Amino acid sequence: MALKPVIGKLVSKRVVLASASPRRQEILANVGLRFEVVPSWFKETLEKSSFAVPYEYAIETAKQKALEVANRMHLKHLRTPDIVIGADTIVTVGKQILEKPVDKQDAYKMLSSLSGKEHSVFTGVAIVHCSSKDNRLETEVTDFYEETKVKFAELSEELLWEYIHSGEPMDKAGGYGIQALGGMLVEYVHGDFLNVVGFPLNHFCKKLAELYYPPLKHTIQHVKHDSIPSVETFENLSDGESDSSNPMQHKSANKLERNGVPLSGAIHTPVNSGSIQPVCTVAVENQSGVMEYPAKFPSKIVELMDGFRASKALFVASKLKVFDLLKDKCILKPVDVANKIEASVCGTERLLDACASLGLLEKTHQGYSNTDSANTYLVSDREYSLHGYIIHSNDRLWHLFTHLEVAVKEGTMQTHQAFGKETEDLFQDSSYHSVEAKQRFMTAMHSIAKLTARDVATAFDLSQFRSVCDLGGCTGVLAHELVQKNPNLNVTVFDLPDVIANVSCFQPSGQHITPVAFTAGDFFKDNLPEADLYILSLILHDLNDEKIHILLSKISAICKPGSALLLAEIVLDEEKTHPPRAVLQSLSMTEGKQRSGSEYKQLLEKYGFTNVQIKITGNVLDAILGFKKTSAH
Ligand SMILES: Cc1cn([C@@H]2O[C@H](COP(=O)(O)OP(=O)(O)OP(=O)(O)O)[C@@H](O)[C@H]2O)c(=O)[nH]c1=O
Repeated sequence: MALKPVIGKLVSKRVVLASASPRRQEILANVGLRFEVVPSWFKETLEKSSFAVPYEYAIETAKQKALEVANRMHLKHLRTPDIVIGADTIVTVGKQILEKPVDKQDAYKMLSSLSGKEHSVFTGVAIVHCSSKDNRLETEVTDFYEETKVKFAELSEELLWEYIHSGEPMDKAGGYGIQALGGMLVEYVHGDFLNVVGFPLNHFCKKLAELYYPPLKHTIQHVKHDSIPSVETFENLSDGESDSSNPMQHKSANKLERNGVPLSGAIHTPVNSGSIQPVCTVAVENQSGVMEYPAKFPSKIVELMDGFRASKALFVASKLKVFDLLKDKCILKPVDVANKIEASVCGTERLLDACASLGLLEKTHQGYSNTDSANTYLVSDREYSLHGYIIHSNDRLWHLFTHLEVAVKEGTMQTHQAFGKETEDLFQDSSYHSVEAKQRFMTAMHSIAKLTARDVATAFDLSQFRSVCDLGGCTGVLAHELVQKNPNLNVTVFDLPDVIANVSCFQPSGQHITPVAFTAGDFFKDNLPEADLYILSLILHDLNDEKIHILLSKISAICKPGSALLLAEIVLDEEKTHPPRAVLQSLSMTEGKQRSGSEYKQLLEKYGFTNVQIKITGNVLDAILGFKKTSAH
């Protein structure tokens, strides 16, 4: 395959995208890059006038975003990534640099200044290679920028305001999104479209090619490009090459001299044939014995076809506590693992190999060991362990999803078919459920909350509030995170008596932990504790309209003007096809539904909340904040 090698070079690395931009995440995920998202906390406040040209500002901001994440991961979480990617998109018109509008008026100013004119969109990108020496972080930065010219049609006042009221401009440089409604404002685009969307993919791949496949002079095919230095195209690279894990140790290798050895199966692209070959194709032999490339290789479909196998391998390895056995640099042979988990040696070996192929384990001649990511997220007693949620996925969601066909036909949740008598809600009918089942469910929610709480707690400045009530706040992970970030907050978790009875074993220990209050009750039936900020995290998407009406009316009635409601949910894009995690969750067919940003906004407004702000965190959960109308409204 021709495209895969550049991205493939990063497969075995811990790659971090230091960006909250869902567009950047999508562009990179779409080409098969595997990465973690750690949004940067670097504030975009560099003095613009100190840069001779605008793209230097974008590059420097991208660099600072990436370096902040690299440093934070290294220092705070003791996890040094291999590569951190940062990006910054700006729009320039005349001498002005436009970033994201701060409010509608600002969006109006920006869009009016672009009306009827050509402007430039610059994205600066920084690729930071990290290593840890004597516990110190060492970084090597490669950066570049890409420019695309865009011309807007003349925009009438009416069109402008209609566009601004759609909400689309707010999180986008220059106040528009070319990939959505904003595309309708555009007369022409000269250059890389994805650069406007937020990430210059083509230039990025060329940069990777430059870093990982330094060419010998005589094999270089120069490609002319306005703003990119001449390098060989990345189309000419073959997968059949040895890996170079560090481009910096790789200055003289001539990868282009090697023949394009066909990969296993029928995937094959010849190299150095002088012309650009179709990329990523299935080769088929025609009647005269000549290889042809009739269609693009359906990598995405193949990945989806096999996805269930990968999920189940992860579930079973977690259930058998394989990652617990291999924690803390422990290296074991299959036979030792098999003995400890009381399984067959041949089965264990296949499972270990599967985990190694999925990047969860490392395999050497000495045996198998956890990757860093498995150590952090898959060992069951680690702070950020996802073990609980994985077991929930195996024991509960898996069974529900085996009934998906019926679920789709009937449009109902298949709890009864999957679990017999059990009801939908583990906590509604205690006669069917053991304490263990409830604890397992709480462990699952706890582990997902550990992953998301920080980004939800810091999505907005909450310093104006004094008291918070997290309704259905379960083990109190978000509550603790809120108190840690805002030490003056009084935080109460309000949840069902069965939940509150079991929260003690989930509480953090240590001298500096500020306490959180737990109150037992049913938010549908009982009075709610008083607070000036209410939180509903992962609640609304599971409730039908009637229940939402009861709950939101109740919260709205108790909220004084200026009080607020914070929702933590996955916010769908307006087409409701992204992010896939939310769309796939919908298939559980609970009586509730996933919503887009504008739907959450409407919902909150319907119950008297105004000035609704939405923060796409880049983590699993997004945050939506609305303020109770003052009486003047
Ligand atoms: C012109 C244009 C921009 N964008 C988005 O504008 C944000 C720029 O802001 P940034 O500061 O570079 O990034 P961010 O979103 O704040 O994320 P981060 O990297 O965390 O700073 C990015 O999102 C881009 O996609 C679009 O989605 N479409 C467009 O047509």
